Amino acid sequence: MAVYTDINEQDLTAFLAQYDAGELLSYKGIAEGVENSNFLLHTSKAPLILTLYEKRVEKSDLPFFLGLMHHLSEGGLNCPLPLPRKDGALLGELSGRPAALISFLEGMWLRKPEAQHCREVGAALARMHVAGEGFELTRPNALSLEGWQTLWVKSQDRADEVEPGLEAEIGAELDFLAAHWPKNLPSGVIHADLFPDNVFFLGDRLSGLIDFYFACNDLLVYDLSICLNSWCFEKDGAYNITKGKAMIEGYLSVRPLSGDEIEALPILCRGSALRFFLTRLYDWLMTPEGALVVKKDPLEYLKKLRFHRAVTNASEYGLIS
Ligand SMILES: Nc1ncnc2c1ncn2[C@@H]1O[C@H](COP(=O)(O)OP(=O)(O)OP(=O)(O)O)[C@@H](O)[C@H]1O
Ligand SMILES: N[C@@H](CCO)C(=O)O
Repeated sequence: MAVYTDINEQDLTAFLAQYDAGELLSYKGIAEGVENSNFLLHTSKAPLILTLYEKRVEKSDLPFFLGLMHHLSEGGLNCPLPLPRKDGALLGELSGRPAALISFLEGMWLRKPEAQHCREVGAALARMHVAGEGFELTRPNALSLEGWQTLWVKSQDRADEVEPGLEAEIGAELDFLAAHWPKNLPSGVIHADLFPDNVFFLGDRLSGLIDFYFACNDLLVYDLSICLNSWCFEKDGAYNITKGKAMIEGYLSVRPLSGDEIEALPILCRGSALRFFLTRLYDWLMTPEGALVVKKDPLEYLKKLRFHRAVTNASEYGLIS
């Protein structure tokens, strides 16, 4: 579920009156997602998404996220557009939470993406990277080397509960990544969480990208490594090189990758696998029993991390040199 904060009709009506959004016809909570509370509203004008930002989202980051959606949308990317209030602000407050109204995007996410979908995602990711150019706000990636270390300090004592030997293995991985992480690659605004549940399709055509709440400035090709991790492995843990090749080709059809970016792919894939392993491990250990959130399996990303550790050349991801 992802309705942490409940709303009542009276407050919602008062909230909507601050917008030129029409009369409220209906609203309901959306079960999917884990970070924020989302509601689908129907008004006399249009369907809308109402998002209440929960405690893991820093309020000071919201102008970056909302401004970015606006910037990308102006740049021709299909993504939700935040609605301005009558006073021009993109952010309001509801039930004690920062809240925004955003446009509803048609489509649904794919439970079983195929190579052709991966190709479209690669191209859309590169389009986002290009469209992000010129966005004036910046936000450092809170979930890169330093952030991983912080998360790890909070979980490491209990890591062996999840799998014996994990404490030593992850400690060594963090040291390796800190010593070898690339520095001088092209950077810009990245999505940083472009998993299948954040990409909508209508039939086989990609209809839009959602959930920009991890977006930040970082190495562009790191974003591609996140997509290779989240789209190109099968349920049994095997890397699907056909999907990887399609995704990389899709990306290259819009934005070229330099030799240095390509060479860095294996280490970036290690880093992004570790990033999702660590956030999942933290949630796995810290979420109280009985909480109404489906915890995601950290071991899925541990397996991916181990796969990348054995990769010696980016061609193993499907790149043709
Ligand atoms: N603009 C939109 N148009 C249509 N549906 C949307 C939109 N934004 C969100 N949704 C719906 O709400 C769900 C949750 O949204 P989102 O992924 O942004 O939430 P989250 O709590 O930030 O999740 P996550 O766990 O992915 O970080 C989506 O799966 C989708 O069904
Ligand atoms: N996409 C993340 C969760 C939300 O950011 C994961 O699957 O671990």
